[in-house]
Amino acid sequence: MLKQILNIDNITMKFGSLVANENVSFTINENEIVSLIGPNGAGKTTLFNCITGYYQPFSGKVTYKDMDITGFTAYKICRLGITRTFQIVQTLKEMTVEENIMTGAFLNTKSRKEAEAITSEIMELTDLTKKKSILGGSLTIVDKKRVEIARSLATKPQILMLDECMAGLNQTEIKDVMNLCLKLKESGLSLLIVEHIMEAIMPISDNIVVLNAGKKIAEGVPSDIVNNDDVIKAYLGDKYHAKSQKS
Ligand SMILES: Nc1ncnc2c1ncn2[C@@H]1O[C@H](COP(=O)(O)OP(=O)(O)OP(=O)(O)O)[C@@H](O)[C@H]1O
Repeated sequence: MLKQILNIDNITMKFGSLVANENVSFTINENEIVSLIGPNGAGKTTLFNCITGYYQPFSGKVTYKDMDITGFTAYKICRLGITRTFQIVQTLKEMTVEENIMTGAFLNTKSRKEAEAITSEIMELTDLTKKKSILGGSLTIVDKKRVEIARSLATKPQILMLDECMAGLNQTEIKDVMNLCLKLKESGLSLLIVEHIMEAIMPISDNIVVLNAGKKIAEGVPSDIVNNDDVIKAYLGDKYHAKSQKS
């Protein structure tokens, strides 16, 4: 049976007179991959910021495991088990890959030994073990993204939120991230993913929420979303729709 882990209830966020999110509601269940899609400026990152405590929403409620976490600080939300990555990756340049990831592990332990053990497990999972001694500042953009995901995972989240982590990656690298997402889901995590690469999102998502101009215009399983006229008109266009019909 599906068990709800995060509930977004009527979130509205305004910047002056601009309404970036308008009464957006949806639910994420345990062990589920939910994707948030929509055109540029639809309000996806703003919603991420409202959920993770970077913004205090104008109105609405965020409930995590039956706890109202609306307006909690970002570090408190992270400590409770919701971690995110950012569109613009920020690696600690003077630290090695291992040390970068370890900063995440120290959220839940003061013991260096324990943090090292968590880090080593996460480096294996994210294929970074061979690069553990490289400095953050010397990494390629792809590896910086990988480190950012790994650092988030080292905090041992229950919900991982990925903000456009596949942008700029080649086909093989995208496939790697897709497989990682599925592996994380298998291990019990829930994921909320913002992404523009539909070929990556559609095969791995259990549920898709579509935003346009701040409002939710559709929600459903991928096969319904690709055939939804409003979504085709606002975002997908006929090109992706035609492709999905063929396969
Ligand atoms: N801090 C801010 N101050 C003022 N306006 C903002 C701020 N952050 C976002 N906005 C505006 O809110 C709207 C939603 O932006 P947001 O970044 O959430 O969209 P998005 O769906 O994530 O877009 P993209 O796909 O390009 O990342 C846009 O019109 C944007 O200009």
